[in-house]
Amino acid sequence: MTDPEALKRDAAARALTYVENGMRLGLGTGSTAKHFVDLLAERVKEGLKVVGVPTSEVTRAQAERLGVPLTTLDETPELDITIDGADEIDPALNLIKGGGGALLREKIVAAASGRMIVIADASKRVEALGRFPLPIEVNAFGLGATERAVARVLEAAGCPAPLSLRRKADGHVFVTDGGHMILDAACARIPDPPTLGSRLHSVPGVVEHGLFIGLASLAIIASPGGAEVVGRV
Ligand SMILES: O=C[C@H](O)[C@H](O)[C@H](O)COP(=O)(O)O
Repeated sequence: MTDPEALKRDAAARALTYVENGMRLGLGTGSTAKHFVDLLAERVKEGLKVVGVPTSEVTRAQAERLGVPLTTLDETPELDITIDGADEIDPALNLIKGGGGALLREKIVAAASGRMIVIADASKRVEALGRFPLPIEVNAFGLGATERAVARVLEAAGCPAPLSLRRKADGHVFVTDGGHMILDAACARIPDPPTLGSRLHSVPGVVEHGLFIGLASLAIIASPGGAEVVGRV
């Protein structure tokens, strides 16, 4: 059996072939994106000139430690490519993201990029989104009321789901880089992701959700047979 980390690294290495000198890059978050930043740093040491916007404090620390030049979306509001992982990828390249809690910055950075390339191992590919619990980032104020409103939206969108407030391994509530909380919605199957996505945005208190609709244009999916490049259908 192929080591999952080796597959993630394969996908990351393939994504690096899309990076050219002078590019402005969005740097994703998670175990797969971490491989990309490691490999990018090796190329930077060899002389590649790029600048990156990290999508989390974890990625910022990694990139800084490895000497990848960084900028912000205030200094550099338009990026060429974002390379990021995903928790689920459907055939239209719609995604669930946010398993690591970085969904808000990830979505802002992806939306500011000319293209988003998703890197993953084949376990992330699904026919329909929803088996992975959908992360919904919420403001701490009014949490109880927001949770009830989110539950109503999920039901109306055909995917009633238990909601759980995300906690860390030590039992403390997980707080995002933006200071918010995350409700994970165990939907099982989301019949219409774009509709659910817009309805969730209509709930006051919802800061962002992990449905990435129409943002990814390419997915690089690694399996033991090699890395497959899939364009948006
Ligand atoms: O918040 C985290 C991100 O959306 C990650 O990109 C996603 O959870 C995938 O992470 P991994 O590559 O570790 O499976």
